[in-house]
Amino acid sequence: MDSLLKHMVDMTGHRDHTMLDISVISAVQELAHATQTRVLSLAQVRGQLFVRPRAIITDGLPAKMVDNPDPSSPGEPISNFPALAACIARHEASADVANAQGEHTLWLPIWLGDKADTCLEIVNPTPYTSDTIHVIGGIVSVYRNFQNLLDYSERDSLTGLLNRKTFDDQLSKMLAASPEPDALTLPGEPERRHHQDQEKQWLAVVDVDHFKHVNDRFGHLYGDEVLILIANLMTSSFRAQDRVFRFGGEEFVVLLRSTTLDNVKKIIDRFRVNVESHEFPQVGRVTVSVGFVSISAVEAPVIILGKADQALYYAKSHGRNLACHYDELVEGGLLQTIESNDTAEFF
Ligand SMILES: Nc1nc2c(ncn2[C@@H]2O[C@H](COP(=O)(O)OP(=O)(O)OP(=O)(O)O)[C@@H](O)[C@H]2O)c(=O)[nH]1
Repeated sequence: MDSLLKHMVDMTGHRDHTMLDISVISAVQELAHATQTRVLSLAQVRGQLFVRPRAIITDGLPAKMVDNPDPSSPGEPISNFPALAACIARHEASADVANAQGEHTLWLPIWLGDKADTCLEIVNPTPYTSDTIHVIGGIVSVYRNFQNLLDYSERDSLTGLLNRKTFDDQLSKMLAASPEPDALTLPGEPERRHHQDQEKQWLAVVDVDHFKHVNDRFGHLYGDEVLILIANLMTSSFRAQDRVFRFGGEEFVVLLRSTTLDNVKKIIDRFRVNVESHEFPQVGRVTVSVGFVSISAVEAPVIILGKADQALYYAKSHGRNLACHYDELVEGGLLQTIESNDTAEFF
């Protein structure tokens, strides 16, 4: 019991998803006498569910986060885990399967309403006793409640997107996961020196066009609905491994993982066209303008955001419903480079 309490205190002391994951698998591993416990992410990509391990603890080794070898892959299709797939489809609390060697795997999706984007997987050489299941059930409830609380503090209440507060942390995570920056590239230097097919991380600032007009003409309730629908279009247009934020008002920011300039143009333009062709109830047609730039570890977030903002304002002043790439505008002599100076004022 002491051990259970110690784990509960540890889990509830965290204010970060990563530490919470590490803490829950450490607790489950010890209390269930498991040989391996994992936290799995369940991500919906183009209507298909994919499974990717997020954290793991194996007998005798400390718990750790799982590096993602291929950031462009959403993970393994759920069809590789038939018992888990059936459990999710039936909205059940758990699935337990024994293999030919008698080893048991227990899956516990973490349901939040009718969605589960996380699942615990516990592997044990012997069947689970009802006591063990009971203890694990309790831990899962605490874990789910804490996930919920963390989500609440990290998300924008209107759209459910990540909020501004979480941006710096997500940006540094993305930079830490990014390939070595090109040592020859100085801040402000145009990107033509890079290969066009080089994969980079990207930041895009998205702003709804003439949104004041939507509010003025249809009222704030319809304005809010437009923001929610645009947030949904963002979630469905960008990839599961990208991060979408509402920065406030009608401004959104997207962090896009490892992709080439050609691809980022296609991805952003697909989103722009998805908005343009969406029929917004009552309001009709709405468009967005986008400014985007590649992310580099040598530049401060304020500089990266400033560049994307400059490209966005170029789009705004050149007809709107456009996606503009900062470096292309600079190379074309259409924008001045931003000095790499944290205290610079841009506008
Ligand atoms: N409904 C709603 N409106 C908001 C919210 N936050 C900000 N706004 C409104 O968004 C509008 C932003 O207007 P502006 O910054 O003038 O920009 P715009 O009309 O979109 O024009 P451009 O950006 O130049 O295309 C203002 O009318 C704000 O009141 C919100 O949460 N809900």
